[in-house]
Amino acid sequence: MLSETALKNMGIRGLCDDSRKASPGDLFFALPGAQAEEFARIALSKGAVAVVGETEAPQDLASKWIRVSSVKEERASTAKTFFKDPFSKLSAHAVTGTNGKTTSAFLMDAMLSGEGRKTALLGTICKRIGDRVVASNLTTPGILELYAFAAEAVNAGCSDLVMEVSSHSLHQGRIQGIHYQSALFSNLTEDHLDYHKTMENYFQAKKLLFTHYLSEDGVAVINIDDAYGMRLFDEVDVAQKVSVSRLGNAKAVIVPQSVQSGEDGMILQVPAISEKPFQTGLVGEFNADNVLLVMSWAKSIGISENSIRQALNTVKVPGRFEMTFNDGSRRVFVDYAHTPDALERVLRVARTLCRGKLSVVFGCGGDRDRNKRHIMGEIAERDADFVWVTSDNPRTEKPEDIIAEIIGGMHSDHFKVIVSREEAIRAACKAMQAGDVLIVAGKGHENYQIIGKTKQHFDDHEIILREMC
Ligand SMILES: CC(=O)N[C@H]1[C@@H](OP(=O)(O)OP(=O)(O)OC[C@H]2O[C@@H](n3ccc(=O)[nH]c3=O)[C@H](O)[C@@H]2O)O[C@H](CO)[C@@H](O)[C@@H]1O[C@H](C)C(=O)N[C@@H](C)C(=O)N[C@H](CCC(=O)O)C(=O)O
Ligand SMILES: Nc1ncnc2c1ncn2[C@@H]1O[C@H](COP(=O)(O)OP(=O)(O)OP(=O)(O)O)[C@@H](O)[C@H]1O
Ligand SMILES: N[C@H](CCC[C@H](N)C(=O)O)C(=O)O
Ligand SMILES: [Mg+2]
Repeated sequence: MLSETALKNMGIRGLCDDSRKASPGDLFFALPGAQAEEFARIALSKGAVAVVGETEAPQDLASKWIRVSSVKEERASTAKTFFKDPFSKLSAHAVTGTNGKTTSAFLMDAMLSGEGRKTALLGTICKRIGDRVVASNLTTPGILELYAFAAEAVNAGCSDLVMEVSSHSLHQGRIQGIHYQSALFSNLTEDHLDYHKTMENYFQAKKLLFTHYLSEDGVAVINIDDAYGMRLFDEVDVAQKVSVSRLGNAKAVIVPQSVQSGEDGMILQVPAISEKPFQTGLVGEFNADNVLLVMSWAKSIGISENSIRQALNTVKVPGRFEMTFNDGSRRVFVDYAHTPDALERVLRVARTLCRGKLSVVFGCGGDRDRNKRHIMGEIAERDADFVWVTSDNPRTEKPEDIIAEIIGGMHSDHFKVIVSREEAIRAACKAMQAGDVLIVAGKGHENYQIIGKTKQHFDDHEIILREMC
């Protein structure tokens, strides 16, 4: 393990694990792989001072090569030393699950802020410290970026960090060595099987948050309405476990007495938290799950009822069931549903708000789980009156091939394929009549579209407003 003094003596000014980002003064971590040495040489040519690798040092690099048994472990312990152990100075709170992480993280952050605590928030939409916000590239960044962010949060005077933890990050060790004060589990449904291959592997990745990264004296808050949540609850061994069930499972400690959901939000009676009802502008059954999970967490870590109420009343999550257009009769929502379960649940809520025809525009991301495509096609066709099948972020796949897989799950004729997302949204808007609801799903807050390897500006909201106003 490299000590602070060793790093200082070597003249290390930064840590890096990607040769494309190497800078003078860096210590480069050459993760095992066929190209490790090649990347190390590139980093050195850009001014990196030394390399940490798992293989024997190439002869000409012997003086600059530090051989370790695990580069990932060394990277985690060096990050802790270099960034002055920021996680020991913060209360870190993590949320995982297939759907609902961003929404829950926004709520958690708002509740902590309501307590007058300065917070940092990190997830799919953004990285935020106090009022300073930058857009995110990944839901959970690489470990070096994560440590740098936590150090910045400490320097800015933050007491708490709320973050989304993805299954990829758990599997790849992006949070190695970090201990959380609390961890929340929302649900586990089909996604990312391109990466994890089986639901069991996907579950085991999520479980790591609770078995490896949650402090022994931490609290686990788990939605046991979800079958994997129930299993997790039984398998996890920590000081405090809180089980939550909107559906009234008798095993749960937090169960609402009633949830009344309407067009403008919902009212929840949760006697285990307060005698007085809670109100929020968040809409729909799936958001009731998120709200209950986060309220239960807040109660378990001692957040005041007042801050819970205030956060529920004010929180807004960009691109999550966001009403982009409403003329009192036709309504268009932008939503981030990009999994079968999310699409099903969003359409179910939309149906309750719809007095005319319910339509949906959606596609599926390229270079990602292919198996979910036909399932989403089947759900969209079953639960909406009309489906506009289009492109999401095709990435390096042919959009037509992705669409063919989606419509492989569809059997009626109440859908239309329009490959261009802009054209599809415009056509769907044009077709709207009084009382209709349109859901534009899959891209939510994203203000870009990735075609090939190019990211270009694209915003569902802008297109809807241009067409409808
Ligand atoms: C599939 C996946 O997760 N890949 C991630 C993974 O890439 P990898 O291990 O394949 O890396 P690689 O590109 O083969 O490179 C191996 C090593 O060599 C280094 N390298 C690579 C190329 C080079 O020129 N020089 C160089 O030094 C890389 O930095 C890396 O350390 O490790 C990289 C470094 O951390 C990540 O950037 C990369 O995320 C890619 C970009 C990605 O798109 N990931 C998505 C799928 C992802 O993680 N998504 C989850 C979403 C979850 C959710 O919200 O549900 C997320 O957390 O965002
Ligand atoms: N608890 C939930 N259960 C099922 N679907 C949900 C839930 N909460 C939100 N959704 C749906 O999933 C979409 C994404 O929600 P959110 O961004 O909160 O999830 P996420 O887990 O952060 O997603 P990602 O993995 O892409 O970061 C929403 O737009 C909505 O369609
Ligand atoms: N966090 C999700 C984002 C998907 C968003 C969707 N628009 C797509 O590009 O597939 C993922 O990495 O699968
Ligand atoms: Mg997210």
